[in-house]
Amino acid sequence: MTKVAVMGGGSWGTAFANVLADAGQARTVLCGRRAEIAAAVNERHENPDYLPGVKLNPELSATADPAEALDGAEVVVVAVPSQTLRANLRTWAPHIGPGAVVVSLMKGVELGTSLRMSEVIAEELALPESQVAVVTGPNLAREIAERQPATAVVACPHEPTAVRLQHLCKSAYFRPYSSTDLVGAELGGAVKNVIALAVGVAVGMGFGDNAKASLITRGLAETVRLAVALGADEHTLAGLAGMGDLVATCSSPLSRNRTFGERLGSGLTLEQVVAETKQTAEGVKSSESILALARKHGIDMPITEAVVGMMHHDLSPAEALLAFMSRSAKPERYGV
Ligand SMILES: NC(=O)C1=CN([C@@H]2O[C@H](COP(=O)(O)OP(=O)(O)OC[C@H]3O[C@@H](n4cnc5c(N)ncnc54)[C@H](OP(=O)(O)O)[C@@H]3O)[C@@H](O)[C@H]2O)C=CC1
Ligand SMILES: O=C(CO)COP(=O)(O)O
Repeated sequence: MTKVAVMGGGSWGTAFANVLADAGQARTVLCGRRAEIAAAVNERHENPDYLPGVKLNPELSATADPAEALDGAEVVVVAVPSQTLRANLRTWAPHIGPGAVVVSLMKGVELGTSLRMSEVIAEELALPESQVAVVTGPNLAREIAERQPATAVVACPHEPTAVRLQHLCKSAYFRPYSSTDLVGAELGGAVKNVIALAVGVAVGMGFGDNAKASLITRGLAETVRLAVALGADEHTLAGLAGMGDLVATCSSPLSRNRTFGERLGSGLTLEQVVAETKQTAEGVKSSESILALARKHGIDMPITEAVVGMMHHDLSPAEALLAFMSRSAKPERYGV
């Protein structure tokens, strides 16, 4: 049986490891940083810190030792905060087998380099494109851990790899579609976190569904502009990795990014919101690397720009709203 190591024992690493265990096509080992989480998964089939009350598949085992998790793993799934990926890969690299396929569950862009997670993986581990893939889509971890139905996209430029991974994670409640558009799949996932921050701010300011729908739709338009400029197929962004994830994240009180924005919009200071946020809200940091990428390619991303202003340059939600609403009148365009 294929061995899969899932590196990162937070909400999504745990929930996705449980999907793999429920799918029953692989022997799955979850690797968290803390021994007490691994012990709780092994002994009580629970991750009390991230998914309290959820019963995990008893076949799912866990360890806090990366060497043990990675030993013999043919597939390595990674779910750590994006900005920590490179440092983690450097410590894990000696234990990752040369033929292993490495799969990113992460939805961020690296600060400083503006590289997507699959690019960081390929660079650090010197892997060919057939061995690097992503799983993305409307996948709020808590719902999937509760075995509520969901769909996803498994993307790899080498289609047989995408299809192989698709079969490993397909279960009664999790339906993955395959794709060869890695760029579109990854950028859809990363940019939607930035748009969810903006939607959260609007909700926190007391605005209703018109404002939300406007941000989601114009957010998708700027995502498409960036993704297409970087080589994505614009249809990918109309699918689960783009519109699907954007709608789920921007609508859900479970989203950490939306919640972060909502707290800021309701009048808390950035410092207060950061102090209250225990889990990873990727859009806060990735907004900067996404804007850098957009500027490098001459792409206009006004919502992302407003989010960067609020997250990093003391722009108030009221000022961000004014800047957005007073932009010059334009014809509506979706994409390029
Ligand atoms: N949660 C969700 O619904 C979804 C999340 N994602 C993406 O998955 C990725 C992981 O997010 P998620 O699981 O939600 O995050 P969480 O905040 O729930 O968990 C983060 C995990 O990473 C660990 N961690 C934190 N810092 C480091 C570090 N420096 N080195 C190694 N491990 C570290 C934490 O360990 P410890 O507990 O010891 O701090 C914890 O296990 C993100 O990119 C996110 O965008 C994608 C789809 C859905
Ligand atoms: O990516 C997600 C859903 O697909 C989770 O969103 P948050 O990281 O905002 O919680």
